[in-house]
Amino acid sequence: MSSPDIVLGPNQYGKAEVRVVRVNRDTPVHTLMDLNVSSMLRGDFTDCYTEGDNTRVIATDTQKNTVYAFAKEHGITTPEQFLLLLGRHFTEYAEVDGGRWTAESYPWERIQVPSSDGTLTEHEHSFVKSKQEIRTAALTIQNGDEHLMGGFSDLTVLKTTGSEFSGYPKDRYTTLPETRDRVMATDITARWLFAADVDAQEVDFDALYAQVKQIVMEQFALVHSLSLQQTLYAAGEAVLGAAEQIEDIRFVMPNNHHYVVDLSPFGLENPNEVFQAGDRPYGLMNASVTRRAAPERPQAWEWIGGFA
Ligand SMILES: O=c1[nH]c(=O)c2[nH]c(=O)[nH]c2[nH]1
Repeated sequence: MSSPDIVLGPNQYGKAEVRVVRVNRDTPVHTLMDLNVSSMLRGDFTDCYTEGDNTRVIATDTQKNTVYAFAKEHGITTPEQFLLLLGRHFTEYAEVDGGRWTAESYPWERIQVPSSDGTLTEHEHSFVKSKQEIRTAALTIQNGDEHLMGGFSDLTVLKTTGSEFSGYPKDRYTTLPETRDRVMATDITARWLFAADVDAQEVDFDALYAQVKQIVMEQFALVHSLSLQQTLYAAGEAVLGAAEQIEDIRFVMPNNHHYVVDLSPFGLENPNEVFQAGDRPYGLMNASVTRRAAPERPQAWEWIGGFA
């Protein structure tokens, strides 16, 4: 029996984590795109939930098949472009008002092999997975508006000096000693939102991706850090300063603590040379760095896990 006091809240449904590998073999030098794509549809699917009526439900299996068919028909140039193809396709259905399409892109590099003169060259069709970070993209379509994001997750960085933490309030539970020199390490996850008026045909998403990643790493290295929060902000500010297409960049940065091991029981000094790499707990910074004039676009960020 359904109760008149209970209603269906916000909902979306689709196929999660469609693993698609697209090989381009048009020339002997093959290229490879390796994606994990999720497609989530939004619209009035109330009757499906409350009545078991599937007449409006685009099967998740169909969504999965569409990913594979589009990979063949259109190829995969960039994760962002591929999501735009999918999102625009699914929102053509009368039943679909909008949705969220996301992709992780796993980087592969060419294996280096000796050429006839002994120097190393890139092999035409053999690859090694490069594990530095995972590139991400997300597209949300709602009320006819497109919200497109680039990003990456788990870019692990560490600096052995040039980081301090002091000046914080002390209460009776504070035991952390102030430090002028510490190891700082984090796994950077970032997502950046393209301005609504950006023409996706005009953006070189690969070049922009490389630029953002480089800027974030550079800031981590070059800023003398008074806190991980300050480093985060500096990275965001530098990205917005360099890439006018981006209006908001958000970060998730755990503070991967490195504890100086007390070697005094062994009669040894330890001037920041031997550390215990902490696991849990860890500090965690979530922040958005945005242009003051940027419009509020909460739809872009809703249900994107971990981002403030
Ligand atoms: O960079 C830091 N920010 C903090 O907020 C914090 N808190 C803490 O205990 N260590 C650190 N480090």
